[in-house]
Amino acid sequence: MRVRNKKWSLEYFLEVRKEVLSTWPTGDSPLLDLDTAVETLRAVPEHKNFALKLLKADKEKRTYIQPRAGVATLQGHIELLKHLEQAGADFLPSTIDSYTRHNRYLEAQEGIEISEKEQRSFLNGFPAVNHGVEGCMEVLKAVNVPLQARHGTPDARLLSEIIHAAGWTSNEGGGISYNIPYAKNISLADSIYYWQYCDRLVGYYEDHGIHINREPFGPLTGTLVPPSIAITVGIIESILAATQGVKHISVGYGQCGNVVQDVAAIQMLKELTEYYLYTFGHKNMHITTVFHQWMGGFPKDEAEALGLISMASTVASLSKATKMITKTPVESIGVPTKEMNATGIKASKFVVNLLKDQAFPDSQKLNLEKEMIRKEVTCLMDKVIDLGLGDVAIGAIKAFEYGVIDIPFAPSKQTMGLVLPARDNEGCIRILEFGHLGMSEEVKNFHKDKLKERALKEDRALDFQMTVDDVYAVSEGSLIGRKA
Ligand SMILES: CCC[C@H]1O[C@@H](n2cnc3c(N)ncnc32)[C@H](O)[C@@H]1O
Repeated sequence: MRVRNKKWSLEYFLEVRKEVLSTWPTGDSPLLDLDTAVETLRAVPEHKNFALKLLKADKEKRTYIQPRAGVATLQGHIELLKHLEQAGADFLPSTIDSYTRHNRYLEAQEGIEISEKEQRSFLNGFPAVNHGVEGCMEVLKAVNVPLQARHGTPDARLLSEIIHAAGWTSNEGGGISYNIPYAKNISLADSIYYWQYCDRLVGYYEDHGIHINREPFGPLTGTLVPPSIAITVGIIESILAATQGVKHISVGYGQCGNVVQDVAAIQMLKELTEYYLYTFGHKNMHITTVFHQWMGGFPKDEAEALGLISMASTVASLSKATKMITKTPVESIGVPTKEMNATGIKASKFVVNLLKDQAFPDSQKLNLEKEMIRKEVTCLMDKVIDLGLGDVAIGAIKAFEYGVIDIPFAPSKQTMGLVLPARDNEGCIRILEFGHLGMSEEVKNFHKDKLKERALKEDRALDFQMTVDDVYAVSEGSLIGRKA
């Protein structure tokens, strides 16, 4: 598949759409007629439009709260979301199940049936394609806040059609961020192509005056991902989305743990995304940020997990992230009950409310981390632009092929997996092994020096054991996996 970072013509989009809607019976609904879908979306009240509520949050300089949540049956899912709204969620998800994420709608259907029969969820999320536009409309009608589809779907074309036609005004994902961390061996050319379709659909709605939010999945593998790599992927996906007509983008970031580095990352995420969008000719874009509470291993103990959730809420709020994705006290166990999910929301909201009038102060350390992120992102983006001769779709595909961009701990064969992160003496994520990562010698030396400081202090070798120790550290109650 040859992809380019070029806006799809409406004719081409409508041609492909016929095939997309034919892939499952629920794609045949009259509610998917585009004029009808535009009217459905136009009828969504402002307080239930994701993009507009994010603008409000941005203006108030407050961090709004959103959980993850999804179960198999329509009634169960509605009951769940109403409970979480009651608990204080400012935005609601529907976390989509794994079968749907891999377009295995037959198994999803079986999952719904057994869940109905046994009265408990046999799926790890909400199978929106099987429930169809009508079912997704019922979910939106049952709640009073905006709804977003959260998933991990390389080919989300039919899923995106159905949730938007139902009035859901946000969709998470992207051609890189919903491929590399989620699939074994799907080509980036394919997944970028699929997500160009999803973004072109949003572009169609924007052309008809409907504002829809798109959110690249910031955390990626959620395991010690160096901030500059995560930010670069978010920028690439934002450019690809904007080319297709997307105007409202929330770029995401997974908490790494050192407070200064995390605040620096959130601030640079917005600044650099806006900068690169502007240089690629996309003016009047609405860019907001999303802070994901710790995405790595969680402590088993519920009180300790709540401590981690509260610490993450502190950092998110002080960083002035527009939105924060919450975790629950049973993160280490699995899909939470509605009660446990509500606990995570309440603890998070309580902290954010206490801190809403404060911001993290400027400092030399903060500025150093911001400048390092700027330098690193500039290195990577320069390589992507060069490799693609200005086309970031082509450039991204080549960058991954050559390992110039590389995401640690990914299941996908489409990334080299040579990059190894480890924490420095203050817990900042640094790069131990660069592989073919497109960084300058200056950047490489900075990371090496920082890691040497820690190795010296712990009298240990600069090796893979550092990485392993850091992967487990947080779940065992410390940020840095210090040598015993
Ligand atoms: C980014 C995906 C990983 C995170 O997504 C949570 N997650 C997955 N599926 C559900 C679900 N059905 N309900 C509530 N949370 C869910 C996991 O716990 C983890 O934190």
